[in-house]
Amino acid sequence: MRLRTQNLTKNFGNRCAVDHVSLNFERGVYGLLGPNGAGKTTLMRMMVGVLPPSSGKVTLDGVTIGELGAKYRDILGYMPQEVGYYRDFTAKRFLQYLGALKGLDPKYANRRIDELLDLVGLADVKNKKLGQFSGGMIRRIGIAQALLNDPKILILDEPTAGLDPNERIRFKNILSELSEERIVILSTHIVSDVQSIAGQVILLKEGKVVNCDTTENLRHMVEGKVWLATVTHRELNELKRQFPIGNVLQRDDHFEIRIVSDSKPLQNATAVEPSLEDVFIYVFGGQQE
Ligand SMILES: Nc1ncnc2c1ncn2[C@@H]1O[C@H](COP(=O)(O)OP(=O)(O)OP(=O)(O)O)[C@@H](O)[C@H]1O
Repeated sequence: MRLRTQNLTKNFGNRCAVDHVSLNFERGVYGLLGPNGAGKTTLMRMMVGVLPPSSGKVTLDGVTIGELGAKYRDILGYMPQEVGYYRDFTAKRFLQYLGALKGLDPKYANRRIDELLDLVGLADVKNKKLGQFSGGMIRRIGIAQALLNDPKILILDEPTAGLDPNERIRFKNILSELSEERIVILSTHIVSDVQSIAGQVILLKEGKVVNCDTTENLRHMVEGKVWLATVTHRELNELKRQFPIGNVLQRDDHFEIRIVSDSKPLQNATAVEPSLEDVFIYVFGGQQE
């Protein structure tokens, strides 16, 4: 199974949100990483077929998703950034409703819903109304609904937004279990979300793909460019104007900082092993969340 985007482009008026994006997806987890406004949601919406491209195409094994129509939707699971839900529905009823909309056989759907509620840790609250759920629980319902039809292609837009640390770990484990036989694509602007789960990371900046590779290979991009230094408050302010700065740790009257720079930024700076976060800072600049 090979999902491809070929020169996929979306313009909103004279703004180009996605700019000639060509990517290949085969089995595994892909992290779509970029700051707010990079074009992640727009790219995903075109890939699931809810937003028509301005130009370019999305194909599955050589056939456009438009031509595939229902055949594509049958093997697709999608979690949008905002999960629309009905406050008065219970978790189970909501999933039954979506299962019916997807045309699933009710017997199969009920069995699947119980499995999924278990998988996302909501089995105990399946008869509670969604209006009483926390943001993280709603995200988990969003993940469950995307999995209802046991999709071969799973596209998740910011799935970890609003999850607490325990929920994040649970979510990462769910994805690792799921990814063996599927294409899983998830977007995020948080490096740590993709670091441990995505086999491949796509860096998206201003609608363009900057790079797509394993985290290991991406780290080579900044080899010899990451520095640790101890500075005063005044030096820190000066450096911030010149370089993208990563972690800043305050130690009594000085600061330990991480700088990404092509050349040695300070006399006392020492080169250190790069992380994916350094790549993010190098490519996108500034500090991330
Ligand atoms: N319907 C629309 N009409 C006009 N401009 C849009 C529309 N949707 C997105 N854009 C613009 O396209 C660009 C990319 O937006 P998009 O939502 O795809 O980015 P993103 O990477 O998903 O960011 P975020 O994480 O904030 O959702 C932004 O400048 C956005 O303002």
